[in-house]
Order: sequence, then structure tokens, then C-alpha cells
Amino acid sequence: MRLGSRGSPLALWQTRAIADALQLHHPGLQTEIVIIRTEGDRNRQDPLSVIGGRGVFVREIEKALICGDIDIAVHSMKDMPTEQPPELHFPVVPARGEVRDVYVGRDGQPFTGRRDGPSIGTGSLRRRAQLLAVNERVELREVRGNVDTRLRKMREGEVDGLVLAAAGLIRLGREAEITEYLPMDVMLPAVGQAALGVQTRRGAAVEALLAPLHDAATGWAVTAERAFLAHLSGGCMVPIAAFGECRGERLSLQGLVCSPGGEQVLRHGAEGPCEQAVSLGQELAEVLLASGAGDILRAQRDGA
Ligand SMILES: NCc1[nH]cc(CCC(=O)O)c1CC(=O)O
Repeated sequence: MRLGSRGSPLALWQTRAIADALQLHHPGLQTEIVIIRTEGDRNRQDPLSVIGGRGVFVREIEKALICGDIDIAVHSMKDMPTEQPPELHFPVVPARGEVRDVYVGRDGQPFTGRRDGPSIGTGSLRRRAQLLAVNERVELREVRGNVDTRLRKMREGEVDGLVLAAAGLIRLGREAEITEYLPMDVMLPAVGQAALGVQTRRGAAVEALLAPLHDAATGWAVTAERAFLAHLSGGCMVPIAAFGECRGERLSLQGLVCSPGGEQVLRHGAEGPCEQAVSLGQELAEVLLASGAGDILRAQRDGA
């Protein structure tokens, strides 16, 4: 089985984890990891908002999947646009780990409760807006590069701190650098954060082999989060966040839309049966639209 992956250390860790899980369930299965360079990997200079965030880390990988160069693709679910080529899908969603974002501070001082305005490296509109909403004095900078590069630049003094996904740091073995886990009420994570997107051609024979990797609770949660995002027609260019969680048969979902400067934060929650994950996400999006999210999203799209 050929598994397509980006070449970053995080992407390779994630793809190896899927290959290992497959071999555990199917002893003797041969796997090969095929590294695919994406536009996001090639273009390290321009901000993501200029090269067009939508799908820049996935398009080439999807092409390889469609033409049969690889059998499955392993992505960070967070980086996947809500729409994908009609012949592709995610047949399984493996269990996700720690979903929260974290603050990594150069001097080890936590972010929450600070009165001064630290300089923080993050290009994510979602993170920028939520940081500004709790501390309008923060100075936001874009620090590009993969997780290791960003940590190095921060340690060298380019910024006082970084906000990153806990999952990425933990996977790279750099959990010890975490200064503070940001509470969900300060920093709601990205749709699909910490989950892996295991993508195949619809109906491919490999789907039977993937079946044991599915985690129903993560699957429902991610389905609701992505339905929420899709209903807002949001990509990664608008400050949108969501977090779904299954407890038994029930699914709870929190969703957030905010203005880029953090002045306006619209946040609501919903709860329902797991089986209704899609409508739960859509209904929560409707609640936010009714409370003014449409204006924020429109202004962001027109003005950006
Ligand atoms: N945007 C890049 C990206 N894609 C997935 C992760 C981390 C793992 C995850 O959230 O699934 C990261 C780094 C980060 O946001 O800190």
C-alpha cells in the first residue's frame, strides 16, 4: 500500500502512525510512504493569505491519489478544505488526541492573565482574532515555516511566543516546550484540529483495510465541525473555530466566528444525537449567522 504524505516532519510522523496502525491490524501488509511536495511546501516566502490558503497543502496530493500514484493520502484534517474532488472521501477518521492550542513562551511566562503585550508569531486569523479578543496589546507577527523552524525562530528572539496546536508539538516529541494549554474559552481550536484526514478514492479496495482505524466519536465530532464550517462557507481565510465532543450517544458542539481584530466574538453551543452531526453543525452555523456572523464573514471576504 502506498501512502502519500507531505515531507514535513509532522506530516511524516502522522503518515507513519497510519502505516503502523495498518500493519498492526494486518500483519505482513507492505507499506510505502510516498513524499509529495505541495505548493505550500515550495512557497515559503509569501504569507498564506497571498498564495491562497485554500488547499495549498493538499492539491498535489489529491492529484496523486486520483491518478493512482498513491492508494491513500494522510493529511491533517485541519488543512483540508470542506470541499474535495467528487471521487475522493475520508472513509475513516482515527481517534484524535489533544485538541487544544498551546502557548509557547520564550521566557516561560504563560499568556493568559498577562497585562503587557507580548509579540506572538501566528499567521492564523482564527488565532490572531482570539488572542486580540483577550489581550488587545498583543503584537502579532507571521512566522512561517514548519513547527521546528518556528520554534527555532522564537528561541532566537524573533517573537516572544508562539501559538501552536498541542497535537503537532506532542507528535514531534516537543511537548516539554509547552508553556500553557490555552483553555477552550480563550482559544477555540480549528475545525478538525488534531484529527487526521485519511483520504481514498471512493470505493477503493483499501477501504476494507482501513476500517479498523475508525473512531466513531472522533468521526462524529469532526463531521459536525466540518458541516459547521461548510455551512458558513468558510475556509481558513476567515476567523472561524469549532470543537465537537461525543459523550456516549450525545454530541456537543461549540462554534465561534469573530472579527479579525477580535472586537466582536460570536460564540454559541449546540447539542444533539451523534447521528445528527451534520444538521447539528448546520444549525449551529445558522444560529451564528442569525446573530451577525454573516456580516463579519462578508466584510472579511470583500475586504481581505
Ligand atoms: N496549519 C499547519 C498544521 N496543520 C496541522 C497542525 C498540527 C496538528 C493538527 O492540528 O492536527 C499544524 C501546525 C499547527 O497548527 O500548530
